Amino acid sequence: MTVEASYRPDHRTAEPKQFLHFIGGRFVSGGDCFANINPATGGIIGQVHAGGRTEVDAAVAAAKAALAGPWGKMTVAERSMLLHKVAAEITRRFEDFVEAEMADTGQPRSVMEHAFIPRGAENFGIFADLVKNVPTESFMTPTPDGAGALNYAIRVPKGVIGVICPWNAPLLLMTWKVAPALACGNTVVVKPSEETPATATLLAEVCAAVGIPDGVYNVVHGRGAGSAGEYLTTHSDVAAITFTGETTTGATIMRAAAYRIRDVSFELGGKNAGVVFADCDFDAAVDGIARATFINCGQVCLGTERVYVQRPIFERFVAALKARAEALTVGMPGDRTTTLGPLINHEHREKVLRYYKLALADGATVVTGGGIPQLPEELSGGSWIQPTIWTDLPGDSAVLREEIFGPCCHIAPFDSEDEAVTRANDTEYGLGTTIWTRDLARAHRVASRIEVGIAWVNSWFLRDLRTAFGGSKQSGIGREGGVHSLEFYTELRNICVKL
Ligand SMILES: NC(=O)c1ccc[n+]([C@@H]2O[C@H](COP(=O)([O-])OP(=O)(O)OC[C@H]3O[C@@H](n4cnc5c(N)ncnc54)[C@H](O)[C@@H]3O)[C@@H](O)[C@H]2O)c1
Ligand SMILES: O=C/C=C/C=C(\O)C(=O)O
Repeated sequence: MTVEASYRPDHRTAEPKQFLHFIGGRFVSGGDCFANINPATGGIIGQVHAGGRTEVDAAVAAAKAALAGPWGKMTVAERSMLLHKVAAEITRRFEDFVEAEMADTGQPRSVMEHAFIPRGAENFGIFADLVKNVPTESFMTPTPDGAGALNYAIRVPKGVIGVICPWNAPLLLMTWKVAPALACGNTVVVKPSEETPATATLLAEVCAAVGIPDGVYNVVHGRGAGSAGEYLTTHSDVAAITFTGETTTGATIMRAAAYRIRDVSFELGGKNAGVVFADCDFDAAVDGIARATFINCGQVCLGTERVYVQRPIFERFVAALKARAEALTVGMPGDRTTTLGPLINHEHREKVLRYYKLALADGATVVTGGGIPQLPEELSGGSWIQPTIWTDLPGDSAVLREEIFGPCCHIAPFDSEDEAVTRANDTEYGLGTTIWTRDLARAHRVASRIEVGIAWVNSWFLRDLRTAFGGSKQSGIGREGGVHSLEFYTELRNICVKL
């Protein structure tokens, strides 16, 4: 492991970039390197250092030491002020973050500017405020001598938190964990996805610039099994693990967490249903479902891959969504006319294309798409795919049961409210749903009957960061957001004082 004097990735120059680990406040190299590929072009962005046990051990040791340093002695108000500075510095370097994440994910500038990068800053702001304002409980307890006892609770940090992140919204999903963890006084070791190392690295620069003490925020790059991810989740000094990613990876990490009984918070996969009633605001519903299906090239855990539309508007809805899919424009991510990005890599495109083939084999009618688009020369090395809509699939098709994580959906007609609820619930997953109707009583009824962590009515991905966020069934364990994050990132210690 070599310590580098300084490191500053400039994502706007052509010089080769190195994605280094950030351990104890310094950028360090270590481990074999692998290429970070731009999914829009297939070009190489830079080399990522894949951390092994040595780097993970060093990062966890630095994080543990930092708990006993200045960080551990700060008041809540001081920590909160520092986290507001992190938010301000992300905002000041907004364009660096946009460029870095566009290169890593290939997604359009508009998605970065309006959704993903602002949320990086907001995540810090919201938890910096929240942590100052949440009371704990207290009870007066009677005792035989009549004097009584006072019970009160304090929140203490859990310690070193292992943060394992996916590639689909790298900064948003990482800061959704790092910000509350730090607000509560923990230290973190982040293992970003091997596909998207850039913004976790940039956040290290931000933390250093605003004076987050060394060792509080650490990054170890690398892969999952047999690499940094596995070594971090099995490390005995990691007090708790927060993970967003695939359900099967969650199961592996849960087994790792059983060693020394560590707490886990999991946000996992989804196979979310959209339910559109005939009385909806038609244009708004088409808009909402188009966003839920195609944004980020369908690589959103909350995205809608199953759409149920009430029969009277079924044909009209299918035609309108088809028009929306066909109006999407592929192009360089930085181009303001681009509205559809690529999939994250060629391997994922192979997976999605297997579902496109399977849909045909299972008897689907392809309303639009189903293959790879015609591309200009500059994009020919990228992992592009056509947005796709199917109808007529049988309910037991794997296309309707497994998470595809691509820009595609199946639309089926339904007749009654009960039927819509039954079909929406006919899945092992339970992350989110989006319901479209003007009948508010029905909206409340249906929203409470669909088995999910979050039900949106006449909207999708409308987030209030104070609310509980997470999945039921195979879509996760626990809730984060607002005070729910504080529950996960602290231990509640009860103190009983005999008076
Ligand atoms: N519920 C949510 O909020 C939410 C949000 C975003 C994404 N997701 C899900 O994430 C998935 C897409 O992301 P992905 O493909 O990066 O997921 P993934 O599970 O393949 O990888 C996620 C992270 O886990 C690491 N990892 C893999 N194997 C590991 C192991 N054995 N031990 C420790 N770490 C390991 C990876 O290196 C990566 O950093 C989809 O299933 C999507 O639904 C869920
Ligand atoms: O792709 C998944 C998006 C998840 C979103 C959040 O975790 C969030 O909005 O906090």
